[in-house]
Amino acid sequence: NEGTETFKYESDITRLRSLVIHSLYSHKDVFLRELLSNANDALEKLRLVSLTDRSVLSAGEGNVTIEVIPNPDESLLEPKTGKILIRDTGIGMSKDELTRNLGTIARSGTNEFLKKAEEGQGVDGNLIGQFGLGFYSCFLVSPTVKVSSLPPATSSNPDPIQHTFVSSSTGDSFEVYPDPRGNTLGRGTEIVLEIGEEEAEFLSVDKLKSLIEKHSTFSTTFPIYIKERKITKVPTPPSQSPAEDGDPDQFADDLETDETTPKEDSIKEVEEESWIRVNDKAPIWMRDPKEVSDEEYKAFYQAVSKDDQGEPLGWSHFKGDTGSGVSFRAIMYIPSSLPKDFWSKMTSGINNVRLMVKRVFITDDLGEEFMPRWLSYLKVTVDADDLPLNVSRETLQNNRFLSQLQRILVRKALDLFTKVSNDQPETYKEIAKLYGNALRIGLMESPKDKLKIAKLLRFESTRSNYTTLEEYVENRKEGQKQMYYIAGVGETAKDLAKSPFVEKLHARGYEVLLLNLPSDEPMMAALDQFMGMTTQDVSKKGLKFGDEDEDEAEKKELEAQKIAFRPLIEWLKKDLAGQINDVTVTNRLVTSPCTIIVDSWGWSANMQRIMSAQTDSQDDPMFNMMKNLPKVLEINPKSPLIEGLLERVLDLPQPDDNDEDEDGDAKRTSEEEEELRETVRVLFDTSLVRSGFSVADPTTYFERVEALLRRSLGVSLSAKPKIHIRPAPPTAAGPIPEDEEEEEQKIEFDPNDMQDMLGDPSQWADWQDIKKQMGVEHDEL
Ligand SMILES: Nc1ncnc2c1ncn2[C@@H]1O[C@H](COP(=O)(O)OP(=O)(O)OP(=O)(O)O)[C@@H](O)[C@H]1O
Repeated sequence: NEGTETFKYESDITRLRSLVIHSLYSHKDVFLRELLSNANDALEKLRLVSLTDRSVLSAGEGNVTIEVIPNPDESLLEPKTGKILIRDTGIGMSKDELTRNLGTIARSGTNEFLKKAEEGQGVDGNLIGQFGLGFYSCFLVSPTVKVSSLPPATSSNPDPIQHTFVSSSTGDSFEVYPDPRGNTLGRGTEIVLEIGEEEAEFLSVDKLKSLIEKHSTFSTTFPIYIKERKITKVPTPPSQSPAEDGDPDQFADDLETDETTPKEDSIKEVEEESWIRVNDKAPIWMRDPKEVSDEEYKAFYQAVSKDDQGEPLGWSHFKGDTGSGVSFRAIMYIPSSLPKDFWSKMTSGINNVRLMVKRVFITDDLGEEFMPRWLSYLKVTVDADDLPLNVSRETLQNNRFLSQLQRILVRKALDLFTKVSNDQPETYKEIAKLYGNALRIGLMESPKDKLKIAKLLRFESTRSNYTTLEEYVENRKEGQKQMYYIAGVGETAKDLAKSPFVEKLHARGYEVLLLNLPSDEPMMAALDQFMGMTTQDVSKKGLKFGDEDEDEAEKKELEAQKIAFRPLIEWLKKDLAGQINDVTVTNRLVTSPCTIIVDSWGWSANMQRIMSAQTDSQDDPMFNMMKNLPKVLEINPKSPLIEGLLERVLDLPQPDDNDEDEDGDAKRTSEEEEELRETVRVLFDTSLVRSGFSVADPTTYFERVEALLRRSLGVSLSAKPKIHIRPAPPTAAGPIPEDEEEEEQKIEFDPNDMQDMLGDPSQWADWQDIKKQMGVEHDEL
């Protein structure tokens, strides 16, 4: 062709094109969805331009047409080879745009896409959508693709010229030339696909219609027409002259008046063509919900989520009025999965609300703030009746409509969750698992809705592995006013149930919620009250069973124990000063000797771990203040270990007991007390760990444990390990000889050489000294 220019594809594009072809080999039919979506975009762009320049519509309103043209000699109805023409009357492309958009520019996301694909993460129709590679999918069904395009005439470009782009699926170059047919399109783009025998199924109009119904009826608001062919058998009157053969209409008219019965040999096949609108139904959101089937809702979900396989976990279809006079219709879906980067990427989920005005798509970018983050995964389509068509995001943001709409959508979302939880409890289990964390965050961020959200949460507890807070309240014991919970991020419910804080409550038959999500503890603190019960962290001060007053005997016993254990309490307070600010006798424990609790307003061990995980928290004075808040040591007077401790404390000789033998006795006192002190510190550190805190100085802790073990085995505390370390030879000089580096050295070991190898033991360094020099951690030992 005259004026043909040949361009080289960018290397990324070549790689990309073959990747798309190979990875989507078994999903060839996505080509139609992608091309129709491009056509829709082109029509949308035209509509936007027409808002300021009506003249661009001079060639008529927008639509898309699809036509199958069988190759010569092929059957008209069931061709095996042929062409598919897809035309839109959209914004079209100039010569430069054809070159740039389809050929040379690797758009943003290309690298990321290639990386993912090359890492073997797979490519599916979804990724294609995300990375803007739709056009290349036409090579899935066609070895060569021809795109002719003509932009609308505008004042700046009054005489546009129709150009054609041609490319094969494998070549590394493409051609662009002025279309030799001239400006046949009027405006828009025509794509011609060559379909071979292997892809013959796509030449069936019925197949194309079913693909459009499946993928594109909802995503394309412009009319899509497909050319249908019918062959009708028409009787030919024997007297018919050859000239009349060509006019079937004339036939029909004749037939109506002709009463003679035609002879068998005069039947003739006549081809009838008509354009059929494929997406002629009103969009699903405009229809009466009673008339929309579940299948239609699911198909619409797959279209909006660009996920061919996904099934929504629930949906809601409603009409509304924002109060500022704008009425709208909407469909909201709970998706079947959360994008992997949902929590790590702030922008994940911001394009999930599609705003239409009178069936025309306006935007899916209402800004980060539009949907609260904890609901931003919902897929929502809103069609407003009365907004001006040329609203933009900027004008919308100043519009009361948006803030009112946002409130309505939040309310509707909570209603939707509640409805699924009541009507489809099994499905709701999945929702609770997928979106539980988001809902907990919602409870903290949205105080107005907190009771409603609290009812949507599900927990594991000592009674059940799936309970609601309402069930918790129903199962409360007489007099119980607190809702007990224990939190430990990442721990299993089974482990949490074994916590010393839980043991007594569980043994007595009280239910304790076992919380292990990061948002659980702050959420419980934010909830504070639920249906008349207050939330109580069982690892904090303030736990009440509610029946303390009933058991007089237990109360008296506790009072008596407080007196009996006073010497131990006083001794512990003195000994652990700085680490704890109080020691109390408790009846909340069963088998554990002691626990460490924090004040009701202090951070629990779990909270400390969460806060420590925040970057920069270590430099935050508030963090350090909260972390180092004094704790309370609670001792279990029924524990034999605590009883034993009390005895040892009572046994400690008082310094003024034996005046006669002052020296020896003072020594004995200090030795015994020191030993007791070591034991108590091990007990304290172990309790810290059992209570979920970390030990301040693990090295010292392990040394103490070792000392304790030595005592129990009767091994001297001062005995040193008989290990000697041979120092390394002096620093090597020069480069490493090559063969030494590469060749594996084969060491032949002869036990008789042992002495030579180790050298003179008297020259070996002392292990304890080396350990000191190196600062080796105890656990490494
Ligand atoms: N029918 C068309 N009319 C006008 N421009 C088109 C048409 N088809 C494609 N284009 C242009 O070519 C570009 C590349 O299309 P391609 O389908 O590869 O990516 P995309 O449309 O940006 O993303 P995706 O289709 O995957 O959502 C488009 O951005 C658009 O500018």
